[in-house]
Amino acid sequence: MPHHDLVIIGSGSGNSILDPRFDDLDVAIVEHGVFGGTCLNVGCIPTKMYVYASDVAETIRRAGTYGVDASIDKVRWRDIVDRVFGRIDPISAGGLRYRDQECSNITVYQGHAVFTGERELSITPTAGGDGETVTADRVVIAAGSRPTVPPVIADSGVPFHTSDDVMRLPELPRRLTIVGGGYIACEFAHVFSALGTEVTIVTRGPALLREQDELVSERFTRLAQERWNVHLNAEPTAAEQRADGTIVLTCPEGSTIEGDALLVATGRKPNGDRLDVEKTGLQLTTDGRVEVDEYQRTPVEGVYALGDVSSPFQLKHVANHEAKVVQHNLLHPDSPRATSHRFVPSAVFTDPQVASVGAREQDLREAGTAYVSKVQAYGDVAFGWAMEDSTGFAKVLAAPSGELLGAHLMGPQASSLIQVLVQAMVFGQTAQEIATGQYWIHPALPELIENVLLGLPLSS
Ligand SMILES: Cc1cc2nc3c(=O)[nH]c(=O)nc-3n(C[C@H](O)[C@H](O)[C@H](O)COP(=O)(O)OP(=O)(O)OC[C@H]3O[C@@H](n4cnc5c(N)ncnc54)[C@H](O)[C@@H]3O)c2cc1C
Ligand SMILES: NC(=O)c1ccc[n+]([C@@H]2O[C@H](COP(=O)([O-])OP(=O)(O)OC[C@H]3O[C@@H](n4cnc5c(N)ncnc54)[C@H](O)[C@@H]3O)[C@@H](O)[C@H]2O)c1
Repeated sequence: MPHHDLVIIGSGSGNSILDPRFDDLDVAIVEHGVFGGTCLNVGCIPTKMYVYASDVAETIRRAGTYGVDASIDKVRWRDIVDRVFGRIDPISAGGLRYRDQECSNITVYQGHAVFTGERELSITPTAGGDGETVTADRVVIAAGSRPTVPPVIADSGVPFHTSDDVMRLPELPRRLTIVGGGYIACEFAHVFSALGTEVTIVTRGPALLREQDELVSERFTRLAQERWNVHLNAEPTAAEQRADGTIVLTCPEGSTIEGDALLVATGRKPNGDRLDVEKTGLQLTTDGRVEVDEYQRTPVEGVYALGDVSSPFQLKHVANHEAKVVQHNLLHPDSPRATSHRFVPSAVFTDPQVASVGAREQDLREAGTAYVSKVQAYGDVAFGWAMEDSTGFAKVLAAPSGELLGAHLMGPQASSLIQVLVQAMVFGQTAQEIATGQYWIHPALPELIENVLLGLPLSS
């Protein structure tokens, strides 16, 4: 039975742990799917490459606003797919080749791992054939998450896609139905509609992006309703496919929704339930995560976890941060570092972009926290005029003394503009300090942030 100093389950963020400081350890990586994990292969990177193409299409469509008449002659979907995966697939293949053939201390097992004992794993090869059992001094569980599909769709027999395969559709569908109203639904609604597909969103909640600040969710939903067919409070109760290929979803009140393709984007489930973690002595949390302490250690000696499999945040920058913590703690177990989940920002790369950090207004109200707020329109700062923006805004929530509590942006470049507020919150700068203690380039878009901060009705 092979024994390794360290086994890492998952080649996404787990793979990034290994650097030359691990060269004198016997390490194994177990990966049952495509090497490189979700972000590289089916997540952040390819989706944003599609989003960029769609942003370009929308810019062309709206160019007349600025006196530049332009139109889209043709969308070459096949070429868009090839641009994205022609770049990504070789990176994944190269990553596997590097680890497997060029790192003499690393063994790559291409198979599915399950625990069979404490720090003992059985690996079933993805390509078939005999499995093998390995043991390790230390194990890192970096097994990620997977799309969930409601049984009413999964069991119906209708063909459906998830984010795992929708980007490789052979052709652009004429009509796409998307079930779900969160990150993935809203990003792909933008991607496909901008490229010419008629998009229908069906979500069980009363609004889109419900996890956002209430003002963002409300205003985004209103805009989305102008561009897409949006069905709220509509959890599908049945799904069928007609002889002509049309996919028909039935909603609770009996209405039906038709489409030529179906994308399910109803959340992602941590993969811990497919690892037999109880055999190594672990329990999953009620929401299915592998439990870790602030040092990313599980209750079992020598077993760590990180990323989507254990994190309350399913975000790549969080998985990366946790991987750095695990890396340090593997190298320096006697002086471990703690993970920080303070001020985790996020962005939804839809149209318009949405970005957020810190508390939402509904959180502060529910907690009875004293706060002041200011909402500043993009259209009220110079660059916003240049863009003719009429819907974007920045909302900042602060303690009356000026301590920043939360920030929520909707509009062009929101994912970049928010970073100055993330930085201020992390380093404890007040609204007054960042608004007045530096130059803001005129007439650049960050003046939006300067103005929203200056507009806060602070007590001093
Ligand atoms: C469509 C989409 C878009 C996204 N966009 C963004 C974004 O813009 N920004 C952002 O911050 N986040 C984004 N995310 C989330 C982000 O991709 C994840 O949070 C991140 O990739 C998680 O990394 P991880 O290392 O935990 O898991 P993964 O990268 O998923 O790695 C886990 C690996 O483990 C393997 N594995 C699982 N179980 C086993 C097993 N038993 N045996 C062997 N191998 C196993 C899997 O095949 C996988 O390769 C997006 C996600 C999706 C789906
Ligand atoms: N830009 C980013 O950072 C980014 C992009 C994509 C994904 N992600 C990560 O991936 C995770 C998963 O994304 P997601 O969009 O699948 O999940 P999500 O949790 O963001 O949204 C799920 C949506 O599906 C709806 N829903 C659930 N069950 C339903 C049902 N039976 N019928 C109709 N609607 C239903 C929910 O009400 C919700 O609107 C996100 O939470 C995020 O952490 C991040």
